[in-house]
Amino acid sequence: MKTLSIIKIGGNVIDNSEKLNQFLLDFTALPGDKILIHGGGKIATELGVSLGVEAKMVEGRRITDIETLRIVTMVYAGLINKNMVAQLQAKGSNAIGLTGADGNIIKAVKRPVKDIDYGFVGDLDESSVSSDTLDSLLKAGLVPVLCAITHDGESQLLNTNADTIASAVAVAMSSLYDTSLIYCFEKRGVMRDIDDDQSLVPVIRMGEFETLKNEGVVSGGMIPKLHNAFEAIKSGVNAVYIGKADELPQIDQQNFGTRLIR
Ligand SMILES: Nc1ncnc2c1ncn2[C@@H]1O[C@H](COP(=O)(O)OP(=O)(O)O)[C@@H](O)[C@H]1O
Ligand SMILES: CC(=O)N[C@@H](CCC(=O)OP(=O)(O)O)C(=O)O
Repeated sequence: MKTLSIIKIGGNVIDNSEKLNQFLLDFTALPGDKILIHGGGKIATELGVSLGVEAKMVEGRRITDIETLRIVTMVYAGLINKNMVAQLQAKGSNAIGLTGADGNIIKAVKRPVKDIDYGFVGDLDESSVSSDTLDSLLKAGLVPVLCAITHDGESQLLNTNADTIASAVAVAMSSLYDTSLIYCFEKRGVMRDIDDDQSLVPVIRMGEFETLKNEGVVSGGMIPKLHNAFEAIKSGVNAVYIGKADELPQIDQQNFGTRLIR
């Protein structure tokens, strides 16, 4: 089986042009087939503020009313995705930037209203990702760059968390490729003490996740990130890592951030 790396880059790195440039150089240098998935939540929040639309987040998910959907579509599918593709092209990577609506790559279902109405937020299931279409792009020598915008197949765009997209894409591709999922963000990995750079937790087993949550070691955006990461492992993805974007070249020696195992 050929190898495939699915790399997700978080909003705090995208927001810093020097760090983003270095990350895209390192991404381009990685051997084998690759798919890049990006967020950009921080930039969407900032643009929203300047337009008078305050961000509302619940458990790491953005409440996406119609105004917010317009903003996130402009920011994720337009500004960030197209700039990233242009930068990758300049570095010799034949990138193609896509939403989930393009080629029907990711079809989502609008999250049902229960206690909270999340608005135009899309949830994914095991049939959401069109692995055959992604495979054709890879076989054509292209590097897919996917943003956090999906669709419902009935003309409605939806906002889907980029960590969730990365996990679902990795699961779907794992039947075709020997797939690794690598979450890159601004910290060295999962830290025992978020203020101590030397406190990296090198390995987390699935059963330890609850304990880390209960101890308060992981909080905020790290909880859904770990949940998505373990979902990928449960569903056949070979290797899952969470680490610092600057340290991506170390993935070659499997010496990168926190490794998650069953
Ligand atoms: N133990 C931990 N180790 C590292 N980060 C943590 C931890 N607990 C909480 N976090 C928070 O999780 C955040 C990462 O989640 P998120 O903002 O969703 O990531 P991304 O930038 O990839 O979108 C970090 O910026 C950090 O503030
Ligand atoms: C539904 C939902 O929450 N979508 C996310 C999508 C962007 C994202 O995931 O960005 P980061 O990876 O930079 O956090 C949001 O709008 O914030």
